[in-house]
Amino acid sequence: MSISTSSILSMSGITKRFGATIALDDVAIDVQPGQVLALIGENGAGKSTLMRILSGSIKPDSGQMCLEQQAYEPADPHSARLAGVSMIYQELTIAPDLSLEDNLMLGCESSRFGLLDRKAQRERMQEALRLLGLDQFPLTIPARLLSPASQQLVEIARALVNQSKIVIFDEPTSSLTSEDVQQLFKVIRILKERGLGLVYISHFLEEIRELCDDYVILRDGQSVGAGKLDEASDDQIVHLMIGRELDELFPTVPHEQGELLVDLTNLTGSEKPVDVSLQIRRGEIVGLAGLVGAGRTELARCLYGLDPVKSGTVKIEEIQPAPNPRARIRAGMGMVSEDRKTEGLAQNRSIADNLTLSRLEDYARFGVVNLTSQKKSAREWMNRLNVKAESPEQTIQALSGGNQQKVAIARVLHQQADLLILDEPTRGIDVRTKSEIYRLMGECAAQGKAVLFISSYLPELQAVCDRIGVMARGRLKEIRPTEEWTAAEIMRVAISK
Ligand SMILES: Nc1ncnc2c1ncn2[C@@H]1O[C@H](COP(=O)(O)OP(=O)(O)OP(=O)(O)O)[C@@H](O)[C@H]1O
Repeated sequence: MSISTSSILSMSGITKRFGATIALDDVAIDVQPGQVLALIGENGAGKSTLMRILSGSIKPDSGQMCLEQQAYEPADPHSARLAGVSMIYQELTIAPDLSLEDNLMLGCESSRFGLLDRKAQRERMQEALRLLGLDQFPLTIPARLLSPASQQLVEIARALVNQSKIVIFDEPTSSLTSEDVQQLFKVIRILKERGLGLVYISHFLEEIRELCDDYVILRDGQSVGAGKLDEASDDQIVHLMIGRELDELFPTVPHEQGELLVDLTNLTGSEKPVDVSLQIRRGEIVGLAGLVGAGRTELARCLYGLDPVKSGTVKIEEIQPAPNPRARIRAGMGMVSEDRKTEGLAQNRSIADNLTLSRLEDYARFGVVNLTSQKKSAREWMNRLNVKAESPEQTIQALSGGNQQKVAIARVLHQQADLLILDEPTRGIDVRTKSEIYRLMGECAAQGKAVLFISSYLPELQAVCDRIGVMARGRLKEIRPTEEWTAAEIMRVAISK
């Protein structure tokens, strides 16, 4: 690859192995000032590994990096930041109890400001905050009082205070409302105008088209395509990503409604949900739309027995199971939680264990687990959901984010629950597997199971659900058959008082 002399960043010949896995094989990227480069690829393609190398978290086995034509070999993330490379992660890294000012200073070397007095330092912070529309907050405010979207902007402001040259965004919109996404895009355009080089990772092609100039596509650790976004169609990009055509993004599986399965009556949690009544039939996919904080996750948690219920009842097949996950699983519920890191998967156990834990008795005789059949079944599910891993014995923590999410979904499918509660199941998941998950949801409904599908991505709710309910301020405001909603009406109800 020829390296332009005007590049801010060039990475070439980057190779990285983890044991038998070749995560990156001779990859090159080049970023110009004022350019937003999209890094595209399926789960496990190597995007995060490349960015972890760039941001100093891990070292490549071979390859070169140059920042403004100087050799760049960061020893750790701190030295990467000092050299001018900042990374904005999916999960925020803000310190909640520190002030806005202290958070802005995190990661900056104090000596860098040694010659500046506190006043000049504050001026630089104020300028960054003004630029990003955060100047209404006092510098002393504890970060936890800011909304998640503002906290993310503080991370970006930190990159500005630190005079970064390269800012990497790794799926930055995954927990933002559509309004906050627009604000973030505005900020990204400001950084672009200031001549920074930006790398943007996302599984949403719409976002990539709105923001990015050029793309690089990784597949199985290799760079399989690069160019200008204006000159590539969605089909071409998807084809390069998955190595073949995608049959259909939203496959439909015919299904019919059956008996009443779940009956929630006036369900009220400690704060949210508030007075929610909802019936779900077998063979039905019910979607829940709403803004972040509307109470959808809390409703799912009360339903699954994770959070205490203040009043109201939950019945499944006319029985009221005890309010704990064990009893709810026994009664036929399964859940994929939004937060797979803290409560979803056992990070240091194998894929096979995680997948089969809730139905281990299927593999046990006289109390002994038959490991061969456990692994065989795990392997089948891994193939079905296209989980990229060396073997079923690999631990969860060695998987890419999207592949971890796939294991969480495979587990609940393997559990054969009657009611699947899926909270943002496709977040961070590539297009091919998204399509497979929609198909599996349809198949579950066709088998007489029911699905409660929480999502902030309206197109998938509208394509997959039989009915959509909209929550706002903890309440289920309205529920209708999907064809009776438009996206604009859903949004109108979602922001209603
Ligand atoms: N610490 C590790 N140990 C073992 N394998 C790893 C480790 N980190 C990453 N890998 C493997 O390297 C490959 C690339 O993973 P990477 O996280 O870069 O993918 P990605 O493109 O960012 O995926 P996603 O879209 O799911 O975030 C995967 O096969 C992953 O399992």
